Amino acid sequence: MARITLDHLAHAYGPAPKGPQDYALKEIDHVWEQGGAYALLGPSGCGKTTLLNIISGLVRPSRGRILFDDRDVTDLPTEARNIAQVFQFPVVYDTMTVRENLAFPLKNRHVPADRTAARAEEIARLLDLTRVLDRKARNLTADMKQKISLGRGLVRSDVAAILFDEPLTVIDPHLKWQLRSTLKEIHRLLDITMIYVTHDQTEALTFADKVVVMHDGAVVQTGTPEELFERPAHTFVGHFIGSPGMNVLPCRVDGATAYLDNEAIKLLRAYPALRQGQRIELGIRPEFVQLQPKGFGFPARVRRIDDIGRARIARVEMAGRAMSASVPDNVSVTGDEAALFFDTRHVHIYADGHLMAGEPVRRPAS
Ligand SMILES: Nc1ncnc2c1ncn2[C@@H]1O[C@H](COP(=O)(O)OP(=O)(O)OP(=O)(O)O)[C@@H](O)[C@H]1O
Repeated sequence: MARITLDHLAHAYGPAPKGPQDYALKEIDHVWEQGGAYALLGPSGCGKTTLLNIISGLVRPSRGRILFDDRDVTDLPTEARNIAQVFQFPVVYDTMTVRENLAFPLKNRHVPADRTAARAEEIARLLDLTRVLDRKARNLTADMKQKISLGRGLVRSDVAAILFDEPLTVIDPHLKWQLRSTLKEIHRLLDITMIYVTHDQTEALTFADKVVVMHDGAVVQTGTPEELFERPAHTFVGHFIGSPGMNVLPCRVDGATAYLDNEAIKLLRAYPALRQGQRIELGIRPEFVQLQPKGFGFPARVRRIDDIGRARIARVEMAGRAMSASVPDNVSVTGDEAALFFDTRHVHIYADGHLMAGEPVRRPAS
């Protein structure tokens, strides 16, 4: 078990990188705390696998160091790092029984037979594999085989960390939800650092206590699921997390007022640090923009209303900008003319994609 530190880490696959665009991984400083349940979340090609391979030792970073506790492991091969890995596709021995498969990583390390047997049975119980323990792996479904792979990853209690690379890809959709909660439960019981790579926000948010969001080779935010929802540090996080994602609207900001075209939105903070030439945007999640009948807020035109089960979401246009808003249960809108109410406590201002802190505004008491 270990705390894993990425110290000024960067990686380019090509031999002579000239600028940031040549790096698959731009400089990262990050600490994975011992015992944490982390998700590494981002779209295809953002650098997740590269980072995972650097942690496991399959790729040597072109810059920086990686430490397990205080030990520099940058030049150590995978075998010397004491890491367990679970991949997208099952890695099992078909000719062995499930019990033998689960016991294999321990037997290989000469763990005494009675402890090996007890641990294999414990892991089988956690993953609901007990009834197939004495069946050959070859006769089992892809779901079952992937559960065995998960079990083989989880069986050693002395690993520095377990790395999961999109481990539920082959799992049947209705089983995915169940396995995600099982993994979370197992994390609680085993107290091992787990890093779970995925491009699926639902998987990331249900598994992890902390989510590391990557975009274009860089970590753009590390936070709890609530933090990513409440205060996206980058417009990419706002877009990528949430369904639908955050509205990101080009705007102009003057003091503590944002202007969407001619509509003025009073903000709770002022932004004196914004500079000429920056791309200024207002971010607000659809959950915090309410559709109202015409006359009760900023004028808007309704394009469509979708019922997505837990809520109704309106696609609207306001001041020439397309956006999403939620439709409260008690509101019914006829025709396409309506209004929008912005909950200003949840409005964020971004400059060139990055969240701006702003300064509290002291308004005269009225
Ligand atoms: N062996 C390699 N040689 C050269 N470029 C590579 C290599 N592996 C990855 N890349 C490039 O590095 C970037 C990051 O890729 P990486 O596989 O780490 O992303 P990812 O987020 O894991 O994507 P995916 O979810 O599709 O696996 C991509 O532009 C990719 O083309």
